[in-house]
Amino acid sequence: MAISLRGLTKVYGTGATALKALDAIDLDVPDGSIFGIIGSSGAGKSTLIRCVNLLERPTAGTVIVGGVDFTALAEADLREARKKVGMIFQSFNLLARRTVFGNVALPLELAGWSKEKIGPRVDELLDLVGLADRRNHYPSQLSGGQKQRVGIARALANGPDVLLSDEATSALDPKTTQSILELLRDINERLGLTILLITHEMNVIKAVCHNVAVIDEGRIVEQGPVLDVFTDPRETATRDLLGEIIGVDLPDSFGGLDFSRETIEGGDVVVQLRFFGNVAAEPVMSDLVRRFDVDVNILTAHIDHIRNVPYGTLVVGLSGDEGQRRAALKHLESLDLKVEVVGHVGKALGAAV
Ligand SMILES: Nc1ncnc2c1ncn2[C@@H]1O[C@H](COP(=O)(O)OP(=O)(O)OP(=O)(O)O)[C@@H](O)[C@H]1O
Repeated sequence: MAISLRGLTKVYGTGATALKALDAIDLDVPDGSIFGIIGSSGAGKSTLIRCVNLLERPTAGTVIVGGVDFTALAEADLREARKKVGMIFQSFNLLARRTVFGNVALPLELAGWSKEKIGPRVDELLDLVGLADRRNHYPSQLSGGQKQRVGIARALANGPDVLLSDEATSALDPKTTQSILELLRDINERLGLTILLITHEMNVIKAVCHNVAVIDEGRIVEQGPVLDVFTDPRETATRDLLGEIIGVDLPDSFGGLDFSRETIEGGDVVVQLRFFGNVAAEPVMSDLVRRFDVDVNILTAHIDHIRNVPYGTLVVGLSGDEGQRRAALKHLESLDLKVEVVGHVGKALGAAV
């Protein structure tokens, strides 16, 4: 199910103390996608996701899920419509006095399922999340990752088309986070579920999301496919969130270099290369040396993955005859790489950085 938000606005409080947590948000989450919203603390992420299932009433704007305008529904219809939208939470929100089975069974009991039907359905869900052997345990006997698996099974009980994830992995260690993210990916692929998640961790977005939106002070400042936004961020808020992890910015050690826009006789041209997928940097570099008789000095190299697609950044200094440097650059630009000339330096680079 697709989700469309139009002009979504939320103001907390009134008068002098009023705080606009969301400011006219427009967002389209495609059916069957995993869509991540990332932002720093206080940016409005929780408010946004809670407005999607109307746990929080928006002050203005519409929330359309699977073609139905949730904001226009009467309370009884909204209760019914919400069955199509499951939710998982950072703090799991499990009932301590109920077993794993009892927690997953709860939404089915509330929906009026018979005991005979609840048993097999819960077992099917526990199988799906890999918890069949913990059926009769209580939450206090589970690890964080297992608790979140119970949360996911419970959220899926009514067969929703949309899953909302409110910082679902923020309380987990990195390894457990990865296993929960793999489960979300698996659910997305196997059940065709649309997943909207909020997080402040860009590793979460990188691991599972197709699309990302960056929220800052209640506004969406940038959005698009993760590969595009993370490898070519336009906004300061995005760059701040990404930092050095993705290798977008040049290392601090470059700050001391005196870059010139003009070529310098006998100097180096410093070039930043970004490559995706299977374009491997190494053969490109050796090819360059062989064909153009330039020296290639690798200054920084960084490889990362976005949904298993390798993405690399390489900063190199090319030295040699000016004509050869220019030919080498032209060759690089003809390849399936993003090439950006950082500048020209006159002194030997190896000694400078
Ligand atoms: N119930 C509330 N009443 C008043 N102000 C609120 C309420 N909930 C959130 N806010 C304010 O709205 C703004 C956005 O909060 P929100 O919790 O949505 O941000 P967030 O991005 O999820 O932050 P965090 O990552 O720290 O949880 C903040 O300034 C917050 O103080």
